[in-house]
Formats: sequence, structure tokens, C-alpha cells
Amino acid sequence: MLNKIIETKKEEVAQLVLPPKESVKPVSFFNALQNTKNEVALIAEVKKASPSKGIIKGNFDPIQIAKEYESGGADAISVLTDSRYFQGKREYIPAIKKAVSLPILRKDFIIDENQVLESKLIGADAILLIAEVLEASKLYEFYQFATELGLDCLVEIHSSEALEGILSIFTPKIIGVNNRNLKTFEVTLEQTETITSYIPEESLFISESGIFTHDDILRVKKAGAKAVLVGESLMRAETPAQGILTLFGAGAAQ
Ligand SMILES: O=C(O)c1ccccc1NCC(=O)[C@H](O)[C@H](O)COP(=O)(O)O
Repeated sequence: MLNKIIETKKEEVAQLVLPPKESVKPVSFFNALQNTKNEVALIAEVKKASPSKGIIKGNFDPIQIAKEYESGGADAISVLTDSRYFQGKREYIPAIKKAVSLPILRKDFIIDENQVLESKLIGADAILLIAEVLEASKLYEFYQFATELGLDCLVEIHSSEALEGILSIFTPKIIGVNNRNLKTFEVTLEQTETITSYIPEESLFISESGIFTHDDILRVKKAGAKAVLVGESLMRAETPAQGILTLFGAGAAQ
């Protein structure tokens, strides 16, 4: 599936037309996570559908969801912009950015420098760079370019080997371990527990995917995660704010 997603992405990138620059105020994604009042920082994802689950949220209003994430105590918002496999839109980013004051992570499959620039133009505060999709040297190139543009990068890894390749070149400020295997879709929090010992002390460590309960939060926190990235469980909750309450209990910072 990952190969299929990347093939589609190459076709899209070949036709990419850069949009005009949105006039929105940048907000530091890194600082928002560092300064959380939650047990661990929460990046709440706006996610309509996924290749592994199909449609997750039928009645989908991305702006309303983002506003409820903000009032429910999220520290940052992740917005899926891939249209073919996640039914996302790049237009969601400026629209959400204007409706909330939280930093926005653009979640997509970045394979080309123009997508980095596009992310800045549409008003994202951070982008995702996936080690399984990019050679370590290419990832570093995009990381540097994004940093020059004032974007934070969430460097996502799925194995200690990929992380070692990256660390031989540079130390990312933010590292995410995705608990979902992007090829088989198998999800296990053991991923976070296994890879934690390879994460440098100075990097902010995020556990991504498959987080459904307060026990899950406690489990990844115990493994060293300082933040979590959560999509499906929040999207399936009665309301997004209710979903945050379920994850954090009464301790959610509202
Ligand atoms: O979600 C998927 O099915 C998926 C499949 C292939 C590549 C990426 C995929 N998801 C992207 C993500 O990383 C998640 O949306 C994010 O971490 C939240 O995960 P979850 O809380 O499990 O919805």
C-alpha cells in the first residue's frame, strides 16, 4: 500500500501548482508540545478516512473538529491533506489555521521540495517527513529547507535502523515513532517501547497511532514519549472534546 500511495503522490507532485501565500501567523509546533499542561502533549488529528479503516468520520466538518480540539485541550492539530487515500484537502489547513490559534502539522507524504514550500504557503507550522519514504540524505535536505522556511519537522520512523541512518547525519528536534506498520497496517504500542532507547535525549519524542485509552497514554508515557499523535479514537468519539476527556480523564488541560 505504501508503494501505491507514493506512486499516486508522484503523479500529484508532477502536477502541483503552488498556491498564493496565505496571510496567517506562524505558531511554534515544537514550543506548543514542550509547554503542554497535559500529561503528555496531544497532537489531535483531523482525519476523515484512511487506507486501513476506510471512512472513519461520516459527518465530517474539519473546522468544527479543530475548534473542539482546541477547546478540549489539544496542544496542536494534525491535518491530513492527502486526498486519494485519506480524503483530506490542502485547503483545510488555511481554513483551520484561521479558526484556531494552535499550531498545525501538515500530515502528508512529502517526496518533493515543492511540497515543503507548498506547506509553508498554505499556512502549516510543521510538516511530516517519513523515513520509510525518504532516503536519510533527502530527508535532511527537506528538513533544512523546511527549517529555513520556519517550519518544524516531525521526523517519523518505524525502525531503529532507519533512525540510526538519520542520526548518522543529524539529530532531529522532533522524532515520532509510528506504531502503525505502513506496509501491513499492523498497529502495536510495542513499537514505541522498542525504539525508545534509540531516541536521543535532546529530541522531543512522539508516539503516533493506535492510542485509544488512558492506559495507552500511560504506557507510551512510561516508555518515554513526551507527546502523542491521535486520530481515529478522537474521530470516533461522540464529540472530539469527549474523545480528549476519554484519553486524559479529568486531567485534560482545557
Ligand atoms: O492511518 C492509516 O491507515 C495509514 C495508512 C498508511 C499510512 C499512514 C496511515 N496513517 C497516518 C498516520 O500516521 C495516522 O493518521 C496518525 O498517526 C494517527 O493514527 P491513529 O490514531 O491510529 O488514527
